Amino acid sequence: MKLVLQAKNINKHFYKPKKFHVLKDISFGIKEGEFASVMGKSGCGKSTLLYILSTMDTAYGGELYLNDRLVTGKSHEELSRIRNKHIGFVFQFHYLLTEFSVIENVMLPAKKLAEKSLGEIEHDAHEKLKMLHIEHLAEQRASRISGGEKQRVAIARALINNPTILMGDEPTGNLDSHNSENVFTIFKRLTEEEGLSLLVVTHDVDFAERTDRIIEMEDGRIIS
Ligand SMILES: Nc1ncnc2c1ncn2[C@@H]1O[C@H](COP(=O)(O)OP(=O)(O)OP(=O)(O)O)[C@@H](O)[C@H]1O
Repeated sequence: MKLVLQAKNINKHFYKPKKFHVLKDISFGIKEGEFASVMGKSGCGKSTLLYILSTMDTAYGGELYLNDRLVTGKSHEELSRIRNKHIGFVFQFHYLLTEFSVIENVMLPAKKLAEKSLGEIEHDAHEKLKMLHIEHLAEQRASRISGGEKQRVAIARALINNPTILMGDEPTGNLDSHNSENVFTIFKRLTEEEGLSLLVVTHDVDFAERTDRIIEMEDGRIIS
């Protein structure tokens, strides 16, 4: 099956306060429609790895491929475009613009990409909200919805440009068990029905055990 993301021999050092080899020769791939989780003790390098895989950090050794295209070494402008088009992000904190409406928040990445008319973008945003069962919140201010709803809006925003892969850094970390379960169900459905690939860093064992694959890290390496 097609690999949507491939990391080859990724190495990363931090130099302050002293030289530290944080990622040690990391190689793995994520298949189309695969739901993978990354687990490991605090400080083992999960977030550092995710920043590299998401093309936000470019200071590393090794090679990163998205859809079989080498992205390592591309300019910041090119990476920004690749990221906006091909990678969706969901963080622990929703990072919504709370003075904006829900629909405006969801539309933002598509407006930035500027490949469609405003009318089309608004239509797509409504479709994403419908898919996440929150269309009734479209005109609400983002400050006036619950934490679980905010995270679903953040997922809709991450999906607006129909990315190849969705990455999450502790996406359920701020949610209660009911809302975490909702997010898991949404992610599972996206992989099974939409063929989306997912890579989620999590400390939640129950969440990780139900993904297709757990990538376990220890001390900057993948151990299983
Ligand atoms: N900018 C930085 N400069 C120097 N060291 C850093 C920097 N960012 C992270 N580190 C160190 O690199 C190591 C890996 O950090 P990272 O945040 O990737 O771990 P993590 O596995 O995501 O941890 P957690 O589960 O607590 O989020 C830690 O020892 C951390 O202190």
